[in-house]
Amino acid sequence: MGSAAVIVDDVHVEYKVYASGKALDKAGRKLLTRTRGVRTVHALKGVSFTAEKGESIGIIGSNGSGKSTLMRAITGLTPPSRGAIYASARPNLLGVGAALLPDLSGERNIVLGGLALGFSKEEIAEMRDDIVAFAELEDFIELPMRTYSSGMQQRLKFAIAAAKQHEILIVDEALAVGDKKFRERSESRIREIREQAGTVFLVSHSMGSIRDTCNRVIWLEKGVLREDGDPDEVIKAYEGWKK
Ligand SMILES: Nc1ncnc2c1ncn2[C@@H]1O[C@H](COP(=O)(O)OP(=O)(O)OP(=O)(O)O)[C@@H](O)[C@H]1O
Repeated sequence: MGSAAVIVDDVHVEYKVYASGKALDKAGRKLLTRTRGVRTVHALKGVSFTAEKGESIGIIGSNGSGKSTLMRAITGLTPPSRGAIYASARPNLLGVGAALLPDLSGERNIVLGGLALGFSKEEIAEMRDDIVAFAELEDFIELPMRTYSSGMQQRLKFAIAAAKQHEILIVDEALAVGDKKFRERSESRIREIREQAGTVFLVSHSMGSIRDTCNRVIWLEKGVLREDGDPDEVIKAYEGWKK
């Protein structure tokens, strides 16, 4: 037996949504008293598994199957309505929506992103050159991020998150945007993190990326864990089901 990094125990997540399609927020709660069109979306329905140290787990499934919700629940951003999640360290989420500020330069965003991931200013200063080189943004790093292409923005986000060893790293679709060369570099960085006994979750629609980086795959469908096991077998079952 290895040692557990993350235990997901019978996790349910429910979103309350207005008929208008807006999610409930603090301001919205007031509206609730005079609106009846509130619906509940049951995004996760009793998901359970244990992730060991040193594992790299691919999360696959159709659109809306609950992959991002599961990742947000593991990081603590979305509280389960039932069940529990235990983690041996703070999980770091690197998502497409990660909060970098478009009006600030790449340079300033490296500092902000690093702080958000829990690194100290000294650690960030040390990581800076590696991040810029990994993202290949030497010529652009002083420019505001809004002037970057979406691929360049993703590269910077990934480079910031992957610059240091993580105990638990969650990558949500970041690899889909980069070009082939960057994708290969990100994949080999994920393998390194994993080899140093970190645990990586990779959410992706690219079965190629999942096969190249993961030693285990979890397939979610409509909020239910359909299969959990060997990448080739689970991907085969998923692709067969999709047809
Ligand atoms: N903030 C939210 N408010 C309300 N409903 C949400 C919210 N986020 C997700 N949902 C709903 O929860 C379900 C699961 O969504 P989720 O984003 O987890 O799926 P996903 O598997 O990551 O999808 P995709 O592959 O399209 O990114 C969907 O039905 C979605 O509409």
